[in-house]
Amino acid sequence: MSRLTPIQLLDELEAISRSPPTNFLENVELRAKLYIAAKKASAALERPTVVVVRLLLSQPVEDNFAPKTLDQLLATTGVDRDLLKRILRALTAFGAIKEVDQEKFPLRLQYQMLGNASFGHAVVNCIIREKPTAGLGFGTLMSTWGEVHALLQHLYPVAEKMIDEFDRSISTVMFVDVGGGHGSKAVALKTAFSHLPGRIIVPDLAMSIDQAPKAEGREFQVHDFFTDQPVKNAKIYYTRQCLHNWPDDLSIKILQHLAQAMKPEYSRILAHDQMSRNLEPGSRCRSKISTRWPCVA
Ligand SMILES: C[S@@+](CC[C@H](N)C(=O)[O-])C[C@H]1O[C@@H](n2cnc3c(N)ncnc32)[C@H](O)[C@@H]1O
Repeated sequence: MSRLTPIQLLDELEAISRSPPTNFLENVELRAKLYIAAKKASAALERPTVVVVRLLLSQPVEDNFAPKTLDQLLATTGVDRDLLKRILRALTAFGAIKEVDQEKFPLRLQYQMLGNASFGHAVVNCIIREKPTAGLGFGTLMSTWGEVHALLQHLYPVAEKMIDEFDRSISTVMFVDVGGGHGSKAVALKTAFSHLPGRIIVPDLAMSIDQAPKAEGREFQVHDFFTDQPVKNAKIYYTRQCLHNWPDDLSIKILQHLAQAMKPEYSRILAHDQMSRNLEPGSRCRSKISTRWPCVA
């Protein structure tokens, strides 16, 4: 154990991270040893909940936590063998999987919760419903995180399928962004297509809407997506990053409420989410555990 007190140790570490001493940086061996020690200390100190948040933001990729062989992972991911090997080595160093043993790659215990299909359900329930104060920054987090991922307009022919087909005599509503958080995706859509006709509605729980920054271009609606969707006959019902948070039976309920609000032959549901690799757009819903992102079906 260090002769420094924890406070002194903390001060030292903060000083190093602000400005690593030149003699550390120039001594290649010392630098590597310090780096590895810091990584090990970080892994030893990391709380399981922090592991959860870090991994949640980097997308779950596995559908159960039994050790997989390289060939099984190759079949699931379809990527180049050498590339996959390199990624697995990196994941080993990152601490997500144990030492490679005869080409088997078991997830570490702290990561195995990600193999549970109801994991996202539990996390979101915890954040949004049971610990509302813990969820205060969630909408902001989602808005910020979303910035690095493809938006609907990068994946869907908005001009042909939304603008050209919009019929104001059926409904004045173009776009319902179900569970849309702070509405940042709806605003981005309107910014990309300023001539997008019709109203944009963003239903979400009150807790999320109450914190949303005010901006032109969308109307908020306090609504629980497990209840009837009151906005009928809209052109598009869009759910982004919502369905994967719920087990299949609850996801189906969300979709059923949307289906009941739709105008046949006119409205569409666009589910923009993580999908199982063997689920093709347009096919029936199966597991929602991610092997690729994003996908619009
Ligand atoms: C992962 S976030 C996705 C937010 C947004 N669609 C996006 O992609 O940035 C899930 C959203 O679902 C909302 N949500 C959770 N339970 C809900 C419910 N029962 N009814 C409506 N919205 C809900 C949350 O408040 C949150 O905004």
